[in-house]
Amino acid sequence: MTTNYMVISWDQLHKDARLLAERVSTKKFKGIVAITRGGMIPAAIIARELECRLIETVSIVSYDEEIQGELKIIKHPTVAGDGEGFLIVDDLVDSGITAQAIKKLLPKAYFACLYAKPAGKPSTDEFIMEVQQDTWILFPWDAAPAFAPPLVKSTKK
Ligand SMILES: O=P(O)(O)OC[C@H]1O[C@H](OP(=O)(O)OP(=O)(O)O)[C@H](O)[C@@H]1O
Repeated sequence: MTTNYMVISWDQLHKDARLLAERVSTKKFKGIVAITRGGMIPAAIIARELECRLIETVSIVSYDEEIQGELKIIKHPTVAGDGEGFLIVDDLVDSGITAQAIKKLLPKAYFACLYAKPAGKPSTDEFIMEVQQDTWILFPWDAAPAFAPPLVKSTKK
């Protein structure tokens, strides 16, 4: 069960995506495959840093979110062929199921993401930060600032 939140700000996300770009910059990529939707913003930042203009996407959905592993590819990354010379980018690997499914499609690609949980870590080639399995990562696009009442007013006696 998820118990902790890790809040990621836009600044932090930008910094981490730039760091990931730096890490992979020793390799030459002809293109990037962004995993929708979470991989799209990191992919845009990395593409800018690497001056890469060929961007492909792969769209994968879970039809029943209760059943892990029930995945369906609804848009294939056809431009990337078998993945040779391509960098796959996602925001997060959690169970690693998404990463494994994409790597089956693009076996020769290099897989990079910002954050990795222990179960998904072996499915990556590069990531920036490890996050505990029971931590929920709150990305800036999923959050909005809200008023928080003073502690003494919010605590019921
Ligand atoms: O390692 P896994 O357990 O497979 O989970 C990781 C995937 O889950 C998230 O996508 P999500 O399904 O939330 O879709 P979204 O990016 O379109 O919101 C994330 O962006 C990864 O693609």
